[in-house]
Amino acid sequence: MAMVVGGMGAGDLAWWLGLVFGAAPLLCLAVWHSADAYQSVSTLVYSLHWNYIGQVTFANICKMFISMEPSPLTCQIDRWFAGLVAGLRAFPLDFPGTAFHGARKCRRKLNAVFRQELEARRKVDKECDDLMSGLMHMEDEQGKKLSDEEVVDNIVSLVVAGYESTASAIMWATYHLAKSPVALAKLREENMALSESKAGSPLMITHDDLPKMKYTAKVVEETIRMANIAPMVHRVANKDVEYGGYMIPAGWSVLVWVRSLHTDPNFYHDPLTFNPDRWDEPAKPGTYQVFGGGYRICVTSLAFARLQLTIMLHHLSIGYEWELLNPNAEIGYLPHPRPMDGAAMAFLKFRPNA
Ligand code: HEM
Repeated sequence: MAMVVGGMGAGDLAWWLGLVFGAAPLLCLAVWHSADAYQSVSTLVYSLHWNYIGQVTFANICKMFISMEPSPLTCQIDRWFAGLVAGLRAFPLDFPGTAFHGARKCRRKLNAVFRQELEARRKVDKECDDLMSGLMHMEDEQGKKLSDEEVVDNIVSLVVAGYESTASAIMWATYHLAKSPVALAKLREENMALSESKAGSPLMITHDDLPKMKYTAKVVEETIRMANIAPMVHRVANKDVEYGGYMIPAGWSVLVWVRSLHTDPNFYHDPLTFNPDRWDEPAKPGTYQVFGGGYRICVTSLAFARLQLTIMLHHLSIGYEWELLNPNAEIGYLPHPRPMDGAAMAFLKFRPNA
């Protein structure tokens, strides 16, 4: 693992949450590079794409966060997370049969299963190279540790925030590339050249390779811009604010609709066209808010999400062809943008060791 992440520094990450996300890319590289992760990718033939990408992403998250291998229990945990997410934006009616009630039930089950794992580890003094152990051991400047409840709460929150967003980004990248053969050819050319230049371990990309992956970085950025995985962010006005001739009174909730920024022709030429080369120029200040902004900006905005997408694109582009089975499938926009057919695709592996 040290070889894979050589050259990375976590010193710029300030406090305990920073510590976790300093470690996350390292765990991420190790997990996405594991043999069985690619075994999983290689079986992506005539499958329902969204479901499968979701499964692979969830399996990796289970390993990174709680060192759990895929099992009937992780499948059950996945279903509880699905129940929790389904109730997140539901009307808060708490009686049997409602999404909100179901979400609360799932949340209690998730709390119980993670709590059990935490207590089991403590009993035998078990050390793991994962998020749960990191959270159990980290201390703030006063030497104070997180309570068990806080450890579990952080794990649940991070899975909710990181699971569907990552799966969705990977799905949109493959979706747009399937519709943009020129971009896919450039991506493949860059990654093939990189892979061939690495005698001995053609599967591994390292941190030192990232600066060479210039076109891949543009594909990642363009995917995240087009995908608008989080189309809006939530804020509360903490004082009266006048904006655009309107008064927003203190205490009001505000939805900042960031998708409209990313699809505004004043800021992005031909904004609905997937064009990685637009990133030859940086976005105008304030017009690119895919990870939110200010104090509540996405904790992984600088590395984790982009890194996962980069690794996935590397392996897919050097080893697979794919096509959309329903290129004109309708797109649904709530709660997150997604083709209504789950982005069904046919994958064909053309390189045995990719
Ligand atoms: C392409 C992938 C992702 C996108 C587009 C994305 C986007 C966002 C956005 C827009 C916010 C709200 C920020 C704001 O209110 O200003 C957010 C918050 C957050 N994200 Fe992400 N995210 C992604 C991946 C992840 C991953 C992989 C994780 C964790 C493993 C994660 C963890 C979080 C957390 C914990 C917050 C809450 C931060 C806070 O409220 O202080 N995100 N994300």
